[in-house]
Amino acid sequence: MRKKVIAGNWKMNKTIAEANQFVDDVVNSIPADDRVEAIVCAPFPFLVSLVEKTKGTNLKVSAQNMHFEENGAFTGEVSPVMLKDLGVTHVVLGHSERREYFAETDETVNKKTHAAFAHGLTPIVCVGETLEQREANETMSLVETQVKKALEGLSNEQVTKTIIAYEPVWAIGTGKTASSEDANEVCAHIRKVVKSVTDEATSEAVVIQYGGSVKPANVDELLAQSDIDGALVGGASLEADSFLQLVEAGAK
Ligand SMILES: O=C[C@H](O)COP(=O)(O)O
Repeated sequence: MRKKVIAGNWKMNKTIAEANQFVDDVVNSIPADDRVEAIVCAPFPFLVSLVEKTKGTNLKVSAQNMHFEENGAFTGEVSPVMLKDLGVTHVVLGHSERREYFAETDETVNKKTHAAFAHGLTPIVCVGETLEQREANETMSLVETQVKKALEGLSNEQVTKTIIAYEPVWAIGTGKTASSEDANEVCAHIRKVVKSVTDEATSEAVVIQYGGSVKPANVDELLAQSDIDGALVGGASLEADSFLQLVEAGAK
């Protein structure tokens, strides 16, 4: 049985005091349970502090982006070497907000995915369609292209360790959630795509999250689906209580 991975993506929110307080509030309540993994995806300025605070606990710390190069003249960017050096374990790649506002492409997502593995970071690779693409019946072909390109050139072992987050863009921060059946259908399709580029064992092992207006009220139904192995959560991950409820749902 695949573990459930609950990742709270704070996006560009909180101050350092609020970030520290959040971790203080949740860290001792994250269960040591093989069925669930809990991650906070925090802005860069908080990472040092959060890694320090979560040492020896069951809460992991993720970045929300990185460059694919190890170092160089890339003003304003953060490298995988820097993240690894800090003790960060995960990195979100290809979030739709980065694709839309910061020119992230399938090609850069692929380069970043390789860079993550080269430096011992676990990538959380985001894919998903816009409303226009869904209405044009392009969801399946779009996520297929995004997944295939993101995973291009990875070994099966690396694909097994990759976390894929299916996030329909129209459901992000809008309060609109894909129905659990629709979300599951796309996640099952993603698993088939993974199988087509790897093998059965890899596709059965890979963790596929759903993201888009996940909250305590709908998480149980989503996680009960056959191919949804966790959630990438924005708004509902900002409050400690709500985040803990989501993690608890993952351990059911
Ligand atoms: O990374 C998280 C997703 O973009 C979902 O955000 P949301 O839960 O606020 O809809």
